[in-house]
Amino acid sequence: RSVGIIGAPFSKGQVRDGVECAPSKLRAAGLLDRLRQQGCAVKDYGNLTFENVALDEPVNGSKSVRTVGSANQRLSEAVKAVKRDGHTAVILGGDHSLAIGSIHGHTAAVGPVSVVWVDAHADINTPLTSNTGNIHGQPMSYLLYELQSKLPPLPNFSWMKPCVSSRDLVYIGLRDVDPAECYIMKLLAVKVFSMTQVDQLGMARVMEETCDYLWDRTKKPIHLSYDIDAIDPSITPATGTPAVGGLTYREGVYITEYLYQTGLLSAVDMVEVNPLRGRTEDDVRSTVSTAVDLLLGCFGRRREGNHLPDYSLP
Ligand SMILES: N[C@@H](CCCCC(O)O)C(=O)O
Ligand SMILES: [Mn+2]
Ligand SMILES: [Mn+2]
Repeated sequence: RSVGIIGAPFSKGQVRDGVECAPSKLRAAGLLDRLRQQGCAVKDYGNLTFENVALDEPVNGSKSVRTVGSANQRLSEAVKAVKRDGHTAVILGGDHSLAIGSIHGHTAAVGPVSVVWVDAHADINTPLTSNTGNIHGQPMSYLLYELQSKLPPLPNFSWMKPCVSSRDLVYIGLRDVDPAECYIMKLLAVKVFSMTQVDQLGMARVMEETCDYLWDRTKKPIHLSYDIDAIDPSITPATGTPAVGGLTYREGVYITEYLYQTGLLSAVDMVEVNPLRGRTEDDVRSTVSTAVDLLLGCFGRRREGNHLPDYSLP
């Protein structure tokens, strides 16, 4: 397994400082060394630098549109390059507005993908339905073919084209969904495993049904967009929009183990870790180490243990 890491220290899809510090925190927690120790070839593409567009006044209520648009254009190019180099892309956020560039760049390189969106939130508001104007609550509306007629023209987004069909999207972990988002997901018949279905079915069934649904026609590369706030805030409190009643650590890791063994994982976003939102150092440590473990699960870490292929007893 070869992994290309992109740091995306970006926070302007929402209003809380700190989420831009996550890439360095995840690196400092040993992410790359541990990926290598479990047999991955890892290429670190470093952190992207983003331009802060001056006088970036709200457009149709959406905040920092020009800055978010410019950042995602850069991220799209970077992800496309990592995929063209033949790696599984890992995008370390940064807030979830980065999924716009990440998924756009991924599809530009490999064609249509299946999207597994693990999140407490649906992030499918349009600029006109959003109550906050924060674009991290809107990325899916920019990406879906079916919602293009609902998007007003947005400055610095003319590079962007829709690239995901609602039939190729599955949500896992939803529990804090706005009315407009609920309406949109029903209108588009999006496949949703909210926390109710996680409770009813158990995560093993959720993952089986997710893959059966996504593979109903062709098997596409999988883009896993993992918002750390999908996990219960008792485990991962250092995040911008925590919501009670989330995934256990075990459920969260199971998702990554399951998707790893499909062999189709092609890009992974790990977003919304915000070290400044932890009340204690332990809050931050628990959040960061869980994010690292989730990523390790995406690349073959097994809870029954791992050993390198060439291991032999002394
Ligand atoms: N639905 C809320 C909360 C969004 C949370 C974003 C996170 O999931 O990336 C909004 O639109 O502001
Ligand atoms: Mn999100
Ligand atoms: Mn979320």
